[in-house]
Amino acid sequence: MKTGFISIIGRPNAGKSTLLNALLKQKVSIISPKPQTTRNNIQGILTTAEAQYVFIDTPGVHKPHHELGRTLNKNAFTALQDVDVVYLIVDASQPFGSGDEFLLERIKNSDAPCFLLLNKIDRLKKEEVLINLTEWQKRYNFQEIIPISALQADNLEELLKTTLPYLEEGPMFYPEDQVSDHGRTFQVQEIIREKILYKTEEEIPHSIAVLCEEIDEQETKCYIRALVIVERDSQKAIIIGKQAAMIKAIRMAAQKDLKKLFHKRVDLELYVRVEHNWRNRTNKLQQFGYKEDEYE
Ligand SMILES: Nc1nc2c(ncn2[C@@H]2O[C@H](COP(=O)(O)OP(=O)(O)OP(=O)(O)O)[C@@H](O)[C@H]2O)c(=O)[nH]1
Repeated sequence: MKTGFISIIGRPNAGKSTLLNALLKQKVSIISPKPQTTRNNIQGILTTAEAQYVFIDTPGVHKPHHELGRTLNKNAFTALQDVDVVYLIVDASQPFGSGDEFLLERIKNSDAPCFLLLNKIDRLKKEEVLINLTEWQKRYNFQEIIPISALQADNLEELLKTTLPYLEEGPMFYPEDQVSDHGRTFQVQEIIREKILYKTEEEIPHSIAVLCEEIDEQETKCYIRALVIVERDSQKAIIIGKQAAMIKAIRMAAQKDLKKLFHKRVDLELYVRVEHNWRNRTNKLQQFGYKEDEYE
């Protein structure tokens, strides 16, 4: 049996979480078209007949404007240490930018072999992929360069096959049926946050946190109470909406997904609370689950 840790790192929206879910063939990380959707390092575990791959989905590396952003970047960079392989995933339909340059500098300081994954090739013509590949080749001596479409699960078998020799012989880190290192409470919070990301615009998606306060699971149904935290009164008004229409829509959408998670009816109660400037307050960041990660 071979085992190993593989970090998935990249700029916001590159497709890291889409790739993780596609590799695992199930939803472990939430996805949205909004940048900075992922806020925690999430381990997704794939156990095959030959190997256990432990993938680490990381927050998109960006220029931070808050303490939250700085913590997210730090966690992404922590995932560059002590891993067997780093996947640098880029949106191949976007031109190379200063954000890529910044990431490459950090990768150069990592000891792990780095694969470049040119993602979203479903949006490009073959010639465009080739041009992109040649451009990237000049910038760094990647161990492997693999064009993929995470969305269409294109070339992912090839990716797994190429990764296998980089893993080490050894015992599995997780039981073979485990797919994530995060538990139910985290999943509940993320599902609710995902629905808010889809339904709100501009600053709101970045300003919210979700805290699950109670999960009462009974035989035929499940009661969940969760708190949506915002930074300003005006944001609270938007989340609640006219005649509470917005919060109802969020609740209904979340309940649908939660039902799939718990395999039973879910009654979700949502409250909204203002915590001024929470993204810059260390104690609040810790309370809402955004602390700096450490790996053994
Ligand atoms: N066309 C296309 N879209 C993709 C592909 N992979 C991801 N996307 C889309 O890109 C957007 C961002 O995807 P995510 O997986 O959330 O990206 P991420 O890198 O995890 O983003 P952050 O959490 O912000 O760092 C979503 O709308 C995805 O559907 C792909 O291969 N092709």
